[in-house]
Amino acid sequence: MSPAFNENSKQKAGAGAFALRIVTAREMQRTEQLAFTAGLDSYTAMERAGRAVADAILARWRRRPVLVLCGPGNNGGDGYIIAATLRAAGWPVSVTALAAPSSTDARRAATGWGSTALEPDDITWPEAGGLIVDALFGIGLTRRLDGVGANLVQRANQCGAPIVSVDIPSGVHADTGAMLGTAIAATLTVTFAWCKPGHVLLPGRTATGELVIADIGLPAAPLPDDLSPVWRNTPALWRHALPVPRVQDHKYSRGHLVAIGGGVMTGAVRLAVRAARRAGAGLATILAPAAAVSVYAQDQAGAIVRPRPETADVVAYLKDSRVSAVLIGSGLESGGETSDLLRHVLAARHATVVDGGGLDAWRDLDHHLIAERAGPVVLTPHEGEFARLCGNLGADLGPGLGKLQRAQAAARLFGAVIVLKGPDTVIAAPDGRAIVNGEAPAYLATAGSGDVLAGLIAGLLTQGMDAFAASAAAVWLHAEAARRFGPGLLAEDLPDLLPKVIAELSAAS
Ligand SMILES: NC(=O)C1=CN([C@@H]2O[C@H](COP(=O)(O)OP(=O)(O)OC[C@H]3O[C@@H](n4cnc5c(N)ncnc54)[C@H](O)[C@@H]3O)[C@@H](O)[C@H]2O)[C@@H](O)CC1
Ligand SMILES: [K+]
Repeated sequence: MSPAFNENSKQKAGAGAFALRIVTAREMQRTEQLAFTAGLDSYTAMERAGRAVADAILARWRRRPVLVLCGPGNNGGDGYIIAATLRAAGWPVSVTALAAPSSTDARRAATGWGSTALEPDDITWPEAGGLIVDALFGIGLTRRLDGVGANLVQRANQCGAPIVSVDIPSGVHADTGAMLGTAIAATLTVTFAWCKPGHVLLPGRTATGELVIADIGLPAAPLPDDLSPVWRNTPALWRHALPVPRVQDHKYSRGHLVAIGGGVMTGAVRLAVRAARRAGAGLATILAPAAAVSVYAQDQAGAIVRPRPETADVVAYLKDSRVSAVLIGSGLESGGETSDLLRHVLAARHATVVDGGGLDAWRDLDHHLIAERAGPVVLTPHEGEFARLCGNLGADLGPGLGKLQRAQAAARLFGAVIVLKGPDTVIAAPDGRAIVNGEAPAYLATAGSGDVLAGLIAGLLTQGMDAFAASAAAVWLHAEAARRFGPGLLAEDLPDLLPKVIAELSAAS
C-alpha cells in the first residue's frame, strides 16, 4: 500500500492526501460530534462555516442584492450567519425562512440576523445581477423535497441569478449525488472540511458548480478511526508509485503482459495493448485465434502475436514465469470459450484485468474459483456490465444505494478492485478504500476508450504497480489525455497521448 493511502488520522483537514478525503454525511456528523466532545463549540463551527461562505462570495462578486433561503436545520443556521455577515459588509440582504429554526444553534444564528424573515410568498426574486444563497438543506436532507421547499428550489433555479449553495445544493443526496425530487443548480458550493460523495457523483456534481472546501477547524479533534477511506482522484495519491524503468531493466523485468485476443473484434485488444505498451510494459503478447493472427501482427510490429488454437495452449503459455499480468475479455464474446479461458487465466495466478466479455464470464464463475485465486484482479464494468455482473447487489443495504457504495460492495463481494466506469468513475478496493474520479471529459464517450483504459490498467499492473493505485492512476491518465486532446478524440488517439502526460507527472514529483 502506498504512503499516500496511509495518511495519519490525526492530520488536519487541509493537509496533503488527507484533504482529498470524501466523507459521507454520517461520517461528517460523527466527526463533528467528536470535535464537539473534544471541546469545539458547535456555534463557533457554525460561525466559521457561515463566514467561509460569505468570504467566498465577497471574493467573487461585487456588492449586489442577495436573497438567502434558510431551511429549518443547521444549514439554515449557516444561512442566517451569511446574511448577517454580508449585511455587515454593506450588501442589501433579505432572508426567507422555509420554517422556523429547529436547532439551538440555528435559533441563535437567526437571532443574530435579527431582522424579519420574509414569507416564501412575499419574496422578490433577484434578477441576473443579484445573488441567491441556498441554505435550505445540507447533509441532513433525508427525504424528497416537496411542497414549499421544492417550489423555492424551482423558483431559484428559474430566476436567473447565480446561486451559492451552503455545504451541498439543496435536494442533492450527500452520499449518492442523487436528486431527491428536485435540486438547486448552483454556480458555487462551499462545503466544510471535506468533499461529500454528492459533490463528485452525478447528477450532484453538475448541481454543485464550482466547489470550495473550507476549513472550519473540525479535525483538530481526533477523527473516528473507522472513517471509510475514500478520496478524490488526483496524482498526489499514486504519482510516487508510477513505474519508472531502472538502468538494469530488460523487457521482461519491465513487465510482460499477455492479452487474450478475440477472433472478430480485434480492435479492442489492439487498442488495449498499445496503451499498455505506451504505459511502459516491456513486452506484450497477444494470444489470438489463428485466423486473426495476421490482423494483430500487422497492427503493432513490437507486440508478439501467437496463435491459440486450443485453450490448452493458453494454459501452457500462462505457466511461463516471465508473464506478469493478463488482460482478458476485451473484444471477447460472452459464453463458453471465454468462461473456460477466464478459469484458466485465474488458475495461473497472475495479476489480471477482466473487461468486456470477461465480465459476463466472471458472473458465471463458481464462487470457490473467485475465492481461491491468488493474483490481484481488476474488473472494469460500465454501468450496464455492472448491472449484469451484480444484479441487485446491495438491495439488502437499503434503497438508494449510490455508485460509490455499489462499487465498494462489489469489491468486497468479489475480493477484486472494481473500476465502475462513467463520467464519475469509482475505483473500489476489497478493503473498503475507494477513489472517485470526478473530472473525466465527455470526449471519452467514444467507442474503444474503455479498451484503452483496460489496457492502461494492465500495463501499469504488469510493471508491478498495486492494483488499486494502478487503476486510479490509469483512470486519471486516461481522462487527462482526453482532456488535452479535446474535440474529435478517437480511442485510437489515446495511447499515443499517454507518454507526455506520464512524463509531466514524473517531472513534477
Ligand atoms: N453540525 C455542525 O456543527 C455544523 C453543521 N453545519 C451545517 O449544518 C448542516 C447540517 O445540519 P442539519 O443536520 O440540521 O441538517 P439540515 O440543515 O441539512 O436539514 C435538517 C432539517 O431538515 C429537515 N428535513 C430533512 N429532509 C427534509 C425534506 N425533504 N423536507 C423538509 N424537511 C426536511 C429535518 O427534519 C431537519 O429539520 C450542514 O449541511 C452544514 O451546513 C455547519 O454549520 C458546520 C457545523
Ligand atoms: K444547501
